[in-house]
Amino acid sequence: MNVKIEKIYGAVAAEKVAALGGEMKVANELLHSGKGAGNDFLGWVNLPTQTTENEIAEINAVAKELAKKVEVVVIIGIGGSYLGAKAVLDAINSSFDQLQKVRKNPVVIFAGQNISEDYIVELLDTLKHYSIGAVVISKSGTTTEPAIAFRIIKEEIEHRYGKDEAAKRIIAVTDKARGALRTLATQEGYKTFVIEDNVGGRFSVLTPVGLLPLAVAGVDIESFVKGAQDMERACLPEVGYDKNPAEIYAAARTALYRDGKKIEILASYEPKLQNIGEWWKQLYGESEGKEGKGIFPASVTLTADLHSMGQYIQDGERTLFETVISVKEPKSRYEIKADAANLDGLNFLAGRRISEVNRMAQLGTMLAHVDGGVPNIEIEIDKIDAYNIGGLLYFFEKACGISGYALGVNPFDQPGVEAYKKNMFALLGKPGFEKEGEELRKRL
Ligand SMILES: O=P(O)(O)OC[C@H]1O[C@](O)(CO)[C@@H](O)[C@@H]1O
Repeated sequence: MNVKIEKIYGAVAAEKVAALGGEMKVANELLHSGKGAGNDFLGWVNLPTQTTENEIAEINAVAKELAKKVEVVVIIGIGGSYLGAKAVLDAINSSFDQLQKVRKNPVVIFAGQNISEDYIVELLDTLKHYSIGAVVISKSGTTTEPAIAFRIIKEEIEHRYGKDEAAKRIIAVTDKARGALRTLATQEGYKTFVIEDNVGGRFSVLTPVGLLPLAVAGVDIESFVKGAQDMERACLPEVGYDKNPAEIYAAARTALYRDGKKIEILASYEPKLQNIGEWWKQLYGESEGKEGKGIFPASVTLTADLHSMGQYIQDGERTLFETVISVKEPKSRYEIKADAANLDGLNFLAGRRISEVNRMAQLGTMLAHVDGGVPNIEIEIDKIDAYNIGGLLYFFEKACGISGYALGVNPFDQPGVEAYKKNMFALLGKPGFEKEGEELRKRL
């Protein structure tokens, strides 16, 4: 991985960024010494190198067993219990995975990430035609969205296969002892995997939360973890600032934020990486957005969004900076052909690869945005595969911890998420919320 920050120097001087190196190092060291805020949630820091071959083998074995039985696996979860697996799956699989006629692995789909009645009914209607199983993922075991979806999918599976067989088609990933899902899993005899107490949801993609769904879908989780292990080593505090990708990225975005750039747009020219942006938004949004502070994380997929958001990025409020994930080499090769009529005038591209056009779009856009007052950070990965994506996700986690400490917040809590939950329960008349419900209804 290469983190290139030269294209921010027009907005913030190189010396100013470099001067933050020491501060980033201190923040990085705090993640390892465990002396910073939220230090009971640092289990993710050394997680990749602590993951054993046996753990990976067990996840693969359980995934294989389930895959043998079913055509479709519904992964139920929300936030950190959903976004990582979704992001990696979309990045690694064919963009048209669900249309493949010859399959080695079940189709993996997601539920519990919304409370849409239409979504659930359409899901149930569609599932009727397939042999199904489920993986339910909730660290707390009490989150409303996945709990509702699981109640429904569990009933469907039990109705179709009976309770005994259902217990072989459902796997739970949850807290080792607490929460309604743990109680239920024990009661029903589900195979379970544990999310350790010291790993928060948005930092859990390298635990069974991410690894199990990925293994079910046939992703090489060994390479995924290996990529994260190598990145863990590359981002250790012992690695000098100049060579430390997480510290460099954290310094660049911190310098820009302190200089008035309040919005970071994560961009990619590969549509397969769109959901990496969704995962990244939770990671940075929940970690940094508190106490009236924090960079607002947004994301775009280019060139598609150049035809929608491009105007704003080029000419709107100058509070933005852009971080581009660029990919050195595509997996495939396709050359544009000459056309005798050349009505579209594109024969000048004949014999050239689509990726070359994409590359020139990227380089041209970067310069246009920099000229328009949008500083640009580039995060370059070699290719989109399990190894490189594993490394990319760990890199973002590490840089997030460092940035959060540099911002002066606890990057590992999310107290603000409770406000909507309280109001929703009050409006739904949940026992214990009667008084709040009355007050809220008056305001509607
Ligand atoms: O895995 P759980 O406990 O269901 O939580 C899902 C998500 O909900 C949140 O706790 C926010 O409510 C996120 O931090 C978390 O990733």
